Amino acid sequence: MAQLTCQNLCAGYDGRPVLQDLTFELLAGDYLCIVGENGSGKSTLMKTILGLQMPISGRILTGDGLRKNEIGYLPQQTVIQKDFPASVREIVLSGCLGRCGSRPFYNKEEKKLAAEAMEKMQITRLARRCYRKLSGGQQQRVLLARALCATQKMLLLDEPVSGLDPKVTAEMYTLIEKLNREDGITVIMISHDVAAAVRYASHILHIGDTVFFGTRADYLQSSQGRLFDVKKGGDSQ
Ligand SMILES: Nc1ncnc2c1ncn2[C@@H]1O[C@H](COP(=O)(O)OP(=O)(O)OP(=O)(O)O)[C@@H](O)[C@H]1O
Repeated sequence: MAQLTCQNLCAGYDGRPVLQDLTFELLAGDYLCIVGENGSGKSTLMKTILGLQMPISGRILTGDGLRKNEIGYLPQQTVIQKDFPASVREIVLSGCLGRCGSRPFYNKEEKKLAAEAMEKMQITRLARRCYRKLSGGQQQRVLLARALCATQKMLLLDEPVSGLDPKVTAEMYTLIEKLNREDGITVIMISHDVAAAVRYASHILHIGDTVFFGTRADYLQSSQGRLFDVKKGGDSQ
């Protein structure tokens, strides 16, 4: 049974579509990479899946026990977020806000969730440090731990490695792969790194002038994927 279904989705702003007639579905444990040119609508799709904006038409459905408020989200980092004056622990804990409802404090269970998420992301030793004084890679781990507090089932990651150096990028990919493989968390990731998308993802959604959705193997056989293969060959010469 599908965990997420996107059915004839048309999404955009003020009634003007950015994405048209998009249909695909994901099962629990899938790892989807969304690729495509700048401005093709990747972030818009993610925000629509999260319910942060309404579809113009079509539907987003969750199934297989997933509720819409159980999706963890790592947004694209903005300059303002990078300077947020709070401790690592406070930021990770804020991932539990959705669970608190109107209760103005975090309970024992939420504190335990945050501690576990920090442990998984190997940032426990940074818990009291100020977020804005951390490196870009450490900050991304903090935001991933925060997203983990909101979910055990599905993570939406908007360019989680942008601006990170190659070593830290590889570490982030490994952490995400572990969450997917070992914890069975469904991953939906926006990326400009097609090589990594093809390496880690089970499925690829390519949006742009033409749309592709399918398995990684099918993508490599597709016109968009073959274009990438040619580029890869060119790069390595
Ligand atoms: N809040 C908004 N109001 C109106 N138009 C917007 C808004 N946000 C984005 N857009 C427009 O929607 C289109 C798609 O933007 P979106 O950010 O979804 O693209 P993207 O594929 O994620 O791009 P990038 O790869 O650069 O992050 C762009 O033309 C953009 O200008």
